[in-house]
Amino acid sequence: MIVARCVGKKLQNSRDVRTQIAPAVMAVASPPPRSFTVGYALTSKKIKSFIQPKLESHASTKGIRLVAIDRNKLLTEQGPFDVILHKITGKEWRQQLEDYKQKYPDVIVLDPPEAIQHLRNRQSMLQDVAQLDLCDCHVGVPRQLVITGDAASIPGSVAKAGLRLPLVAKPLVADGTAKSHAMSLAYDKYCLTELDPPLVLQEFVNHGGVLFKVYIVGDQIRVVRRFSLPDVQEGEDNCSGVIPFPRVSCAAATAEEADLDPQAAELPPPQLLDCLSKELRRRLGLRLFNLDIIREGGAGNRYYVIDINYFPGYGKMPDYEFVFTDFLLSLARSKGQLVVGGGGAHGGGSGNTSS
Ligand SMILES: Nc1ncnc2c1ncn2[C@@H]1O[C@H](COP(=O)(O)OP(=O)(O)OP(=O)(O)O)[C@@H](O)[C@H]1O
Ligand SMILES: O=P(O)(O)O[C@H]1[C@H](OP(=O)(O)O)[C@@H](OP(=O)(O)O)[C@@H](O)[C@@H](O)[C@@H]1OP(=O)(O)O
Ligand SMILES: [Mg+2]
Ligand SMILES: [Mg+2]
Repeated sequence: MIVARCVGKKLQNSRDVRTQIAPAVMAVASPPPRSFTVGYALTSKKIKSFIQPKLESHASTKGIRLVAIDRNKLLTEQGPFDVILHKITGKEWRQQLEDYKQKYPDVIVLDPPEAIQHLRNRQSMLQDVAQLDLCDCHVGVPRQLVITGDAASIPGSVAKAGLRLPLVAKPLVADGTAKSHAMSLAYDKYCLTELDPPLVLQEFVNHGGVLFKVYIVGDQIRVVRRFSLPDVQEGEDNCSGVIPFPRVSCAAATAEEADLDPQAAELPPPQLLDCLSKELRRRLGLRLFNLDIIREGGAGNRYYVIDINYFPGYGKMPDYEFVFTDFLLSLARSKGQLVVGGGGAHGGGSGNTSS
């Protein structure tokens, strides 16, 4: 400011000098790098697990500010935000996002509400996987059936579709409520009428008791091992009926340090994860999600995607503060925005990949 004022005085004296010093004025007057502001609208549980001090402090060293959006105020009266991170649904919130985009067209909303909506139904969530054609490896979805009618119709529908028992019964809606995570195994055809539609019935696939959680953050990928349901033996007759099971693959079920069968524990090939993630990012129109993948028989190269979650528990992902900060920096760069100290990427590998 001071420099610009002095220059202004000189300009009054000479027109010719003006043209000569104009570039210098421009250089001095260009605004300093400002921080890149990320507003977040998340549930309190998510804020606790995601907005950890290590993320806030690492992001701030790179010029990124994480700011809580106040849900009691109009969104358009807050910010301005360069990015809005959200895992909130509902018509009213969607309208607020629309209004905000009208007022600030350059804002990046992660992710588009309609794309998130696609994952809130266990039928539509896996549709894109079913259509994939990835060379070399088989990646599919277990055979499944959607039941929206009366439970009495289930045995007939299952027989008609030729599904093999046991079946994993999953609530059709995946809206983050405890009920939407309430899973059960249906072992025989007689118990099927006890199930509670609307639901998806998915064939149980033996996979050596290990599940791979593939976290996607833009073009970065991290994969971890979790415990899963044990294999079901052919002709096992000590199991029958509908057996509810708890969240067997939750964060506490990390299998990283466990003494696993080395074959079952082997991570899926990085090229496969790269191709799959890239393709799903494009088809789903999402940048923040994870995939639950199992390998048939715990060996070989037949993989199944059994679940996709929007904005999952990134707080437990290895290096999440670096991965997320790098991602936000890449967004700043894409907007042509300079951020303080925002040059270098983390680059710390943990055996995982970027695509
Ligand atoms: N088709 C299947 N074959 C074998 N095991 C399965 C299958 N589907 C689900 N499972 C097991 O059940 C668990 C829960 O299923 P799923 O991941 O669909 O539920 P979720 O509640 O959406 O999970 P999340 O907490 O990841 O959102 C899986 O982690 C896996 O252990
Ligand atoms: O609670 P956690 O940190 O474990 O995160 C879980 C997350 O809950 P949150 O949204 O409250 O964070 C879940 O979201 P909703 O389906 O319930 O919306 C779902 O995405 C799980 O898959 C996540 O576990 P992860 O797959 O990453 O292990
Ligand atoms: Mg899951
Ligand atoms: Mg899920």
